[in-house]
Amino acid sequence: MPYTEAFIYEVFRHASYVPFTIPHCTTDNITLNGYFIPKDTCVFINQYQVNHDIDIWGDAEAFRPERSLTLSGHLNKNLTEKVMIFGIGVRRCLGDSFARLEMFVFLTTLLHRLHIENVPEQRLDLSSTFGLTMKPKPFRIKISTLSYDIYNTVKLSSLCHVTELCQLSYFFNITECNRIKNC
Ligand code: HEM
Repeated sequence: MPYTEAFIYEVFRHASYVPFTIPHCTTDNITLNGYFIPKDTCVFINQYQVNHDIDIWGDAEAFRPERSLTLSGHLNKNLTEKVMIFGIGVRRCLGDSFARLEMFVFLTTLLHRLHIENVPEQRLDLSSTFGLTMKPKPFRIKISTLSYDIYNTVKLSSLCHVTELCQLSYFFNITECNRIKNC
């Protein structure tokens, strides 16, 4: 579970798929960190830069979820709170918690049921196509369903979690969840 959370944080950070916040406008003259910003100036945050600041992340270009785990395997919240993808301040994203929950449920539901792998001889490229949102370059993957035996093992080892997923999966209309509705 901490690794899954660390993985999602690393996706937020590395992909920075919302590279800039929505443009806002200053309502007064203000001085910020020694910089004077006049009233009526358009301002927004370069989230991509925050998430790739080598002073914070070191090897910022590497996709390494482990960076957000402590030696004992817990989430290093002092570090993950520095990942910026939902903006900051009073105009921060209203759907922050909902989006995080949705991503967690979506990802774990897929991983519970599917085996996902690279296709032979394809070199994966983590660089993005720039735009209002950052998009992945085209790629192919091979997806197969987990065998029923493996699936049962997963189910037994995480009953509580599966139950939560089951309830939430109805919300997201994942009909495959019918098979686990008695959990
Ligand atoms: C991973 C998914 C999402 C990301 C990365 C994201 C990111 C952002 C960002 C960067 C902003 C601009 C913040 C700023 O200007 O400082 C924003 C604003 C906003 N987001 Fe999201 N968002 C996501 C999902 C959602 C969802 C699911 C909802 C609604 C259920 C939502 C509702 C809003 C609203 C209403 C605003 C405007 C807030 C305001 O101007 O006061 N977002 N979002």
